Amino acid sequence: MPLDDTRYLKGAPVAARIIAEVRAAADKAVEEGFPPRLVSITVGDVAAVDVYVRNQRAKAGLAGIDFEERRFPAETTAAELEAAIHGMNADPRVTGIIIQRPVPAHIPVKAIQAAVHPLKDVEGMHPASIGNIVYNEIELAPCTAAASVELLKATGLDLKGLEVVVVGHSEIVGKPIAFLLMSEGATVTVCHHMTRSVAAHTRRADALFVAVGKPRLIKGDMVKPGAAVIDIGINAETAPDGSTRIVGDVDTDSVKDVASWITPVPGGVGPVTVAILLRNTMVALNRQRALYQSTYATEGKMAAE
Ligand SMILES: NC(=O)C1=CN([C@@H]2O[C@H](COP(=O)(O)OP(=O)(O)OC[C@H]3O[C@@H](n4cnc5c(N)ncnc54)[C@H](OP(=O)(O)O)[C@@H]3O)[C@@H](O)[C@H]2O)C=CC1
Ligand SMILES: Nc1nc(=O)c2c([nH]1)NC[C@@H]1CN(c3ccc(C(=O)N[C@@H](CCC(=O)O)C(=O)O)cc3)C=[N+]21
Repeated sequence: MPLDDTRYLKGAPVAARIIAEVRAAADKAVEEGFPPRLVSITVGDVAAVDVYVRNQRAKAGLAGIDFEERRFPAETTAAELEAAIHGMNADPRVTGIIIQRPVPAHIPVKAIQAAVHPLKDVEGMHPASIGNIVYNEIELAPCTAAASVELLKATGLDLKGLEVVVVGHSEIVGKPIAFLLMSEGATVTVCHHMTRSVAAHTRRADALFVAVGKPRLIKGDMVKPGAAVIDIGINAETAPDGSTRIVGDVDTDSVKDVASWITPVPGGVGPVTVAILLRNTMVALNRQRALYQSTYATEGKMAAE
């Protein structure tokens, strides 16, 4: 189908709406003396991360959020990285910290993620943040998962009681998507590499989320007619002529004739992921301000003590 077909559920308008909301909130926070600042940590040289960081910088600029990139050499030790993160935790000028994945194999990414103070965890990957979404507190969730759910909401479908299937159950994407959808009242089935028949599940789905990392895994005959398909995959594919392009986990050519909505790759989940990161930065800022308020703005009480 041509790219202007309304069945394409594009990320740009959803991202633009979120960024405009962030801009208004950020401008107000600056006026009130609390400028939001996002720090990106990259370890080593990873081409896959570059696109993401470039987009973060550009969109942070549009949203009125300061963006600082900290690049560490590939040989940095986990202890050095933790020390740097502790410094940022203690620095009141830093609102949020994002650790770009992947990091070199000698760095335990879970421990590094947990070193970020929960109030500065704009990625929603700290165990405390993951715990919040299990408790139905979904204001700040892992960016890609939250972006995928925003795109489903953009279809106008009612999530309550909706039959949803999620293929892939990683901590960063599949699992948080399932928790967010459960919070919204959907009936959720999660498939993974041990699922006996992925197709038997996907064919029942009114909404299908795919986050596996396998190009064209989901074909048209695996999709229920009229379904909404959210393709989270980002895979680099090399053509016989040597050129590379980005494809998702869904075989768009065959699925487009069956589904009522499908997110393109690129141009679908990716741009919304960046917008959610910026929205999370404002949520983090507001939480930090509330803590500051309750700690210092208790004049009467302090005087009485
Ligand atoms: N747009 C964005 O912002 C982002 C996009 N991505 C993209 O999303 C995709 C997934 O990323 P991520 O979740 O980090 O990947 P992981 O490799 O961490 O997880 C892949 C998941 O897919 C499951 N799986 C593997 N093979 C199959 C199969 N044949 N059938 C069903 N399930 C299978 C795995 O199950 P098991 O563990 O049981 O093996 C695992 O749960 C990638 O293409 C990645 O590039 C990722 C992050 C952000
Ligand atoms: N801690 C961490 N969290 C992540 O969520 C994470 C990460 N590390 N490392 C890398 C992957 C990849 N990822 C992308 C997000 C958006 C685009 C994006 O904006 N893509 C656009 C632009 C494409 C382009 O400009 O070529 C699109 O899909 O249309 C890309 C890639 C997040 N990831």
